[in-house]
Amino acid sequence: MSSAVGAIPKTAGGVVPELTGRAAPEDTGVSCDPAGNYNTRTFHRLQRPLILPNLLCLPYLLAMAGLDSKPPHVVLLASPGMGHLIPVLVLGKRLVTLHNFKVTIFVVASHSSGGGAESDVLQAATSQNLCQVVELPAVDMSGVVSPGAAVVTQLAVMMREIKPALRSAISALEHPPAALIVDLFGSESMAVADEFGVPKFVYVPSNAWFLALSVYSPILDKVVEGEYVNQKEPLAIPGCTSVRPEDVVDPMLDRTNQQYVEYVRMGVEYTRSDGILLNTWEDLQPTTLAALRDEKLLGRVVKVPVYPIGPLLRTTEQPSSESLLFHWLDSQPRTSVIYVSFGSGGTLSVEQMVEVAWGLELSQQRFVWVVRKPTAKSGDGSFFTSGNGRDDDPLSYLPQGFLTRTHNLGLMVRDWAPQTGILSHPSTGGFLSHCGWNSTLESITNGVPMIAWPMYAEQRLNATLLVEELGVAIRPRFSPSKAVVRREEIAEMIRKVMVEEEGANIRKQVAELKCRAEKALSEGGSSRKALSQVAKECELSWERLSLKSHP
Ligand SMILES: O=c1ccn([C@@H]2O[C@H](COP(=O)(O)OP(=O)(O)O[C@H]3O[C@H](CO)[C@@H](O)[C@H](O)[C@H]3O)[C@@H](O)[C@H]2O)c(=O)[nH]1
Repeated sequence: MSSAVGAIPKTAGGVVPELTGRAAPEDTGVSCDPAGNYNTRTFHRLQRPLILPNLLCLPYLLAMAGLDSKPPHVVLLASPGMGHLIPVLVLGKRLVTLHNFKVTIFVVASHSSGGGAESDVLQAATSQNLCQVVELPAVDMSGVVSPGAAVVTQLAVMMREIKPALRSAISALEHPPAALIVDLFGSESMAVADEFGVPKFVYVPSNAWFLALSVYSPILDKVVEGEYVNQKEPLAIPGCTSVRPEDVVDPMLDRTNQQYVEYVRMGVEYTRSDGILLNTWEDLQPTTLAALRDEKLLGRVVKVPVYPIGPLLRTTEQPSSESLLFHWLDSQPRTSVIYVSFGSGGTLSVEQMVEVAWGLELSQQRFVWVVRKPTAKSGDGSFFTSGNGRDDDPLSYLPQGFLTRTHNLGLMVRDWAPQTGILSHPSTGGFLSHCGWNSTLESITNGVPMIAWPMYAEQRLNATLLVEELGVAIRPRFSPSKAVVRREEIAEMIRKVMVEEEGANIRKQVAELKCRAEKALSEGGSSRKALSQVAKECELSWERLSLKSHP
């Protein structure tokens, strides 16, 4: 081990220099021409909204001509945030590579998570030359939502305000869409698909239990009195595991908050789509998926097909040959490193950051830790806002002497790490994760057991699923979003998941799920079939459009 760490410059004190203090890459967007013509297979940023066309206008009718000789054109819409952007880009790529579709992805980017990571992800998607990626113009939110509004409110309002620009951009496309696929925050934009007379799908890049709670929330809203978190009994959802009051998703924490109203609205809208795509697979959540389809259970609410198409994940980043991080990982024993990261936006409180540092040190396990400047708790209870740290350098919040003492034990990466590369590395043997669904799937598909550290959004639900149903994770006694987890417990969990006999079942179970995930995605697998069914709907719609153009 020491020989490997010798490769890391001493001055870095276990901090990976090439990955620290990154600057956002320059804006790579290219504007469209005044006629709204896009240079296909290029990532564009629309500089201004296009003019809303009459759907019967000449260019639109001309665009309809000769459709039968072209592949179906599917339009996707991604809301801000890496957790939404990445799954939509991956879905678009899959529709191109497996079904030969033409795909246009409209992106509402935030450019806030992970420094320049969002731009990097967009640029990577563009350079693959598979989908046309178009960034919609930023919306002026100043008059419509207060800056302190909860995350879900901000996302919901932003996606509502973007609707006219989406409509204009679709109208200006060279070929009309065969179908519109929006992500979980874009459901209001499905009305645009109705205007174009094409089917609309919602892609919920999360799991079936989250969807069950979301579509059932309008019913819970009618039958449950008082706050959900104050209920004495778990919330019953037909055919599904009940949801403990403390596990409800963030927007359900306060029924007087606008984000609750938006969440319930979205739950209704999902059921008015022509189908719901999920980033899960049949035999990961068979009971919940059956309930969503059973007319005597949740199916009576959902009514539309549910397509588990996952796990859909982006391809692993290839490390550069100079990467010190990967050189270091290369020299560690198999499955000996725990990776610690809280997704694209999660941060710890100052106190919690100190406890995590001590926990890692006490565990005496090797680690890679993505460190961010700690934050104070935000208004809606999540750790998601930028705080008033005493210093911009996250490392300055670590316990005195930590970097020196752990110099031979682990690496710190500031703000953002090549996560898929780390999780797929043979030296990685555990993941302390915030349980964002993409991170969860990345862990499972690499056979890496987890310590569940839920923070916000639907992560408490995910953590319960991982620990109690899937058996691939352990979690602290008290939720990290409620109480500070102490160093002794952290060290104990790390040792358990990494090395101790007690964790053997978890390691075995995650290896089993990894195989099942691969099977679902393979030729003839359940997820491949589900995506083919969606593709079939798009093809039928394309045929209808072609018939209209040649009556
Ligand atoms: O240093 C980092 C941190 C994150 N990632 C990637 O960023 C994505 C993060 O996605 P996810 O794990 O889902 O977390 P969030 O960004 O927090 O995702 C939001 O969206 C998800 C999907 O709806 C929800 O499950 C989460 O709760 C919600 O917070 C993953 O692909 C990670 O590999 C990196 O590559 N490097």
